Amino acid sequence: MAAVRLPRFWEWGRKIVCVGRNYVDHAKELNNPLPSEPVLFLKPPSSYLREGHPIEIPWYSHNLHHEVELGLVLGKGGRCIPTADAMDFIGGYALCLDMTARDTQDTCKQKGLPWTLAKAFDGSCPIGDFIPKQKIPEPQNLRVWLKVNGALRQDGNTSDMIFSIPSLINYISNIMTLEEGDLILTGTPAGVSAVHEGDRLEAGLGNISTMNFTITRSSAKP
Ligand SMILES: O=C(O)/C=C/C(=O)CC(=O)C(=O)O
Ligand SMILES: [Mg+2]
Repeated sequence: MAAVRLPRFWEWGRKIVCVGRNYVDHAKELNNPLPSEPVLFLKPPSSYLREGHPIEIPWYSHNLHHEVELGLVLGKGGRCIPTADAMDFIGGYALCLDMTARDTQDTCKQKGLPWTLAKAFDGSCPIGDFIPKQKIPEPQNLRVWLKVNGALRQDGNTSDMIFSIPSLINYISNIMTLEEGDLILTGTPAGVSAVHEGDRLEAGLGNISTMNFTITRSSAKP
């Protein structure tokens, strides 16, 4: 059953759990201290965006950043998953963007508010095709890259994560139950930068999966 359903997991309405500051070079470029525990936040299912639809700059932001990330798709659910068993809970992978309204995030941080406006707006999680687990035998040694208008901006490797994939699944599942079809974004490497109307984004996981998106400005405004 899971093998048939997982390729369209973004239609299930499952949660998206995001890990932040999980690469030393990215934490440093934003002048953040290195975390002693994973930094977590959530995106709603309305964040999913598939190729063919533009990424919208929210009406309240003038500094929308790209963050390319490896996504883990849960093949089965669990609570308090032991680190040693964690890889068995992965059904596959996906190339993801964690689009971030950086100016809004800075304001939220100054005011001590949650990052919801900065991270959880409609279309803030552009996503590529589902990648079956067998296609990525070494998920902890994978190139993650992103180009804007043909220029390489992010070029990292999942081997540089501070918290490994199994340790993230263990940590998260000791806070909230993970369900089949949930997505975990594992953090972004260095090179995040602003995007503008008309920009073309191309991202990839090695040469296993690539995706393209254009940038537009949202027409929504209260
Ligand atoms: O703490 C900040 O200023 C920013 C953190 C992030 O946006 C974290 C991520 O989403 C990430 O590292 O991928
Ligand atoms: Mg991120």
